[in-house]
Amino acid sequence: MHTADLFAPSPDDAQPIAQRLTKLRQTLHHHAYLYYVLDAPSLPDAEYDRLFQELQALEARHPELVTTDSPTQRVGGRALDQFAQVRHALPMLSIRTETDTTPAGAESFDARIRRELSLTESDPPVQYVAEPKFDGLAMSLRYEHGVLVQAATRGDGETGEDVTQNIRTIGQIPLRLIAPTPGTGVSSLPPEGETCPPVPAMLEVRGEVYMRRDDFDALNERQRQKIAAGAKGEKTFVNPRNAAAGAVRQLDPAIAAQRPLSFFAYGLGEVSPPDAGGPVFATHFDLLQTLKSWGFPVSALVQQAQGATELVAYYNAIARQRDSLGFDIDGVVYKVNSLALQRQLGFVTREPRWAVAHKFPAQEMLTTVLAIDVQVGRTGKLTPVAKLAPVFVGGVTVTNATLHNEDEARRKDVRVGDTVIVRRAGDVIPEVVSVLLDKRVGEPEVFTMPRTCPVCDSAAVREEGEADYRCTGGLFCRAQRKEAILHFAQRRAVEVQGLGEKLVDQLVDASITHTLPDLYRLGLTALANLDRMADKSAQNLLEALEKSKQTTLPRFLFGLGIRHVGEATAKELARHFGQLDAIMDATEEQLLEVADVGPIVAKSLRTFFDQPHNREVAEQLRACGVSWPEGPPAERVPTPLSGKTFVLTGTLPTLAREDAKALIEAAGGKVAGSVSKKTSYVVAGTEAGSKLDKALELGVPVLDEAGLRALLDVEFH
Ligand SMILES: NC(=O)c1ccc[n+]([C@@H]2O[C@H](COP(=O)([O-])OP(=O)(O)OC[C@H]3O[C@@H](n4cnc5c(N)ncnc54)[C@H](O)[C@@H]3O)[C@@H](O)[C@H]2O)c1
Ligand SMILES: [Zn+2]
Repeated sequence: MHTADLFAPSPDDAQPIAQRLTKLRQTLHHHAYLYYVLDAPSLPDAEYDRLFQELQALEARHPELVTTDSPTQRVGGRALDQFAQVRHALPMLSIRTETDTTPAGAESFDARIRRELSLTESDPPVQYVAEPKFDGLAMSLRYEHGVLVQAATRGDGETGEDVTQNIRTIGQIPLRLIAPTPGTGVSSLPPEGETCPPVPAMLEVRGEVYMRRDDFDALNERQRQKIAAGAKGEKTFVNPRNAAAGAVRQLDPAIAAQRPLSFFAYGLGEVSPPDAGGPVFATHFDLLQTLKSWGFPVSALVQQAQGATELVAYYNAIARQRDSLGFDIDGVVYKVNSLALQRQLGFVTREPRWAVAHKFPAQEMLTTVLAIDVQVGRTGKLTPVAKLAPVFVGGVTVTNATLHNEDEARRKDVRVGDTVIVRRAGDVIPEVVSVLLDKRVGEPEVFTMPRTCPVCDSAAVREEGEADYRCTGGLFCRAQRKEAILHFAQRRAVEVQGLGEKLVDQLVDASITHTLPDLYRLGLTALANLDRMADKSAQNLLEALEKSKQTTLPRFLFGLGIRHVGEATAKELARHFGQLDAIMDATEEQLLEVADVGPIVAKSLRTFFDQPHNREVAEQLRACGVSWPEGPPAERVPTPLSGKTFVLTGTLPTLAREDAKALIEAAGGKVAGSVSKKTSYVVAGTEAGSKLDKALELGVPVLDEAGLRALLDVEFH
């Protein structure tokens, strides 16, 4: 399913094969350059792999058309001129990629190996080593007499770049090997209880330099801060591989040192031959164990596996752990364990026959944007969502990807018709990573967030300092129905016992309840027809609804679910205004007079009651019989202690701690748990402890019970 083919073959199939080959090679060369040389890929790996495999398949059918400069005949990229070049004594090869990204891919590899070794069914299973395929870059480390003398990138496989200075900054790479090295006087000893084979005079270790995910996140965070502070020439990195490659090929070792890298060893390059004291290994696994004993990090996930069955099990096990590992992997690698069999199997152009890379289903793919919709969440949040041509990514078919919010959509500049990279990793919802700008056709419109809710047409507002727009039609908006009903029915609001999530789902999904007043119009028959609803429970629900009609103004107000109006604010509003109508009609200024109400709350109340639908719902609820005692605005209780903070400590002679607290709060004061410079008074009784010491230390006035009463009394009379 590739809906965004970069250059689909012409429908009449008249495109000559040679032309197609040239086009494929050009495209692959271009992207290999972006990836290997500039460390700035613009295609998902899966798309690159797909084109590569298409080229391989075409060349297999037309061997006469294979050219020596074809990407299939070469490894990697090429060396950057800025670095000294290193000629690899033993070429650094690529690994064949198994095209089947299901577990069955392991079986076809095993079948191929058995065929090539002419094994029959009666022969025992082949022994393999299975390893994670680390997503970093290959490195060859050369040690002479146990001392690191050179580190080189793979380059084009024959010639790499000398990046020794940068690699020396990686803490995990030993600068000097820990086994005693004959003839050099190196005296560091192996860890206790382990015996290391002697380190050969000449040793090339091959492995992967990578960046851990936490290091990557921290690096990008630092980069973002630098950019925000106006630093020139700084950028964030697309992924850890990209960041690692950039760090390794950084010309300034001081900068490279600030980009934390890690390393896993997975093989050998040139080594002293046995007759010159070089090691003799029977298996790849032995070799890895020895590298470990010499001080190289070898992944704990590396395992021996017998035959296809254990390879499949390994593939599945590692796939499950993929998202929780501390570093990125894009698949696993299977290698024939016996080095004698490896030699027997040998190489093709750029790949050994004894190994295969078995990738996991791609987490990034290309597709096209069909439309940009705006979805309204249960709580009224508006989210721009890209509608995509269906694409198989992260193991499922994806047709929607979130653009998070207006700023993100603008930053990525996603437009209808664009070719985009979609990412779906683990259970995270799919997202658009970036747009392939050179694939944009014409000048599609820039996305703007609607100012009204696409579901209910109420005003959509974005509060200061927030990223999201929200629908303000809380009670009326179809998208928010379930949430609104649950909020209204909860114990702290009007309390309708027995009206829980499952029931609300049924009522709304069956179109029985559209908005809050519908609750009070429910009949026994409608209810009893619902799933798992016996007559008895229907009857109970009706009684609970009846009971909920007698409520209080604060509960009702809180139950309306106005943004930023919690229980405490609802109480203050009720106390201040006394009546619902007064609250609904109050101006922002009048609302601001209420103790608990600041500008954001005042605005939110105003926007809510300015939506005619919201007022209507409140009216209808009253018409259905929901009622509460109303009165004139409560008399303003004097609040002489407002703005003052008290800390209570020790035992007071007559007042219990709770009573003292209630008295202070009734007079508008606050009671805090610990003493600070902001504390107005500490009230101390007998056995007062460290809080009293702290008060004396900070110079906070200290009162006894009499002092507190005096403060309250004086102010009240
Ligand atoms: N997105 C793009 O535009 C773009 C362009 C070029 C290449 N690529 C990607 O780069 C890769 C190309 O292949 P390649 O030749 O660089 O690498 P490869 O996929 O052929 O595999 C070889 C490499 O795997 C690495 N590796 C990781 N774990 C290993 C292990 N346990 N044992 C041995 N080797 C291990 C080594 O670095 C080795 O060089 C593909 O994944 C391709 O998608 C992407
Ligand atoms: Zn709405």
